[in-house]
Amino acid sequence: MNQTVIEAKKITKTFKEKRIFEKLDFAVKKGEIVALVGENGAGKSTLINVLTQLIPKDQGEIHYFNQEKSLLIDRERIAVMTQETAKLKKIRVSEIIQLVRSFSKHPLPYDQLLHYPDLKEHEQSYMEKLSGGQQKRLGFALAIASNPGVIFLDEPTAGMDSYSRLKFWQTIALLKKEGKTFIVTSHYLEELETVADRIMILVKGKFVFNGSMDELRQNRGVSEIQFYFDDLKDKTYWLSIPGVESVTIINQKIKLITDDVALFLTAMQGQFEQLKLLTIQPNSLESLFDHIQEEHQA
Ligand SMILES: Nc1ncnc2c1ncn2[C@@H]1O[C@H](COP(=O)(O)OP(=O)(O)OP(=O)(O)O)[C@@H](O)[C@H]1O
Repeated sequence: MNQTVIEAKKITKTFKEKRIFEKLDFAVKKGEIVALVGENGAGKSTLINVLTQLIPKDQGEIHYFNQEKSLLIDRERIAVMTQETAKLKKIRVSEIIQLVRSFSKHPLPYDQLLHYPDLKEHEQSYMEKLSGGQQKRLGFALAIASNPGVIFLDEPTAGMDSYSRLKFWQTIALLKKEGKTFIVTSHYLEELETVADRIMILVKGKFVFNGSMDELRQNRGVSEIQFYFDDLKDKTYWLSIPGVESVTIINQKIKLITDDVALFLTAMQGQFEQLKLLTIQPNSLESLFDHIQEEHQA
């Protein structure tokens, strides 16, 4: 678990005049699942493309597997599942999997590649006839065909139904146990929260957070309290309660992030009859992310 598989030092990328990210430093260790989180256009895909050398960086260094120099990456050891999968005509699922396997020296067994993404029943289907979610699953099979150690997944579950997404993440957890490393982007933050060892949040070209979900909670508020309140009060009122870090109000529904639930309950004494549908739960990545985004809008 301690071997560094990727180390990025001060990497910068610009498209024409537009700076996408600047001087990013981070390392990824073997067996980690690292979630790359950011709003639309934050630069997640660009970062994956730079890390996998699909596009050049402007500045900085990227080292793979502790190699001293930045070399061309070994595509058998480092694979990427991009957002789009090419839809080839008149080629069956079985044929494309065999074809992609044939490019590798030590590919994963054919049956495993059908089994992991649950494609057995589509084995003889033409690629062009697959649904969007099935295409994604095939894209995953093709990405891991060479049996790579490091796998980049760019929104792998977009368009999949919820049961397919569940099975997908179960497969990722299984492959992690075998020592594979994943760097993954997704807008389904509740999924990343469950599966990721570490979360890196990209805002305006910089990482504003790089750590575990527990560290993020400690850093930004441990609990999320949601309720309706009869006597609608403004944000300033809720923020004045000790421990409250942020407030979101949508219609009559109030959501607070706090690092001390007891202080909130104390502040509510004498007003309990006004509190409706109260829920208290560990803070979610989604609400922490919204909070961080709001902070950086100003
Ligand atoms: N080839 C390109 N030429 C010019 N600008 C580009 C190019 N590719 C991406 N961009 C711009 O770079 C920015 C980051 O895009 P990127 O696709 O990396 O974001 P993202 O975080 O992956 O977004 P999303 O969550 O919507 O997929 C965007 O403003 C985009 O328009």
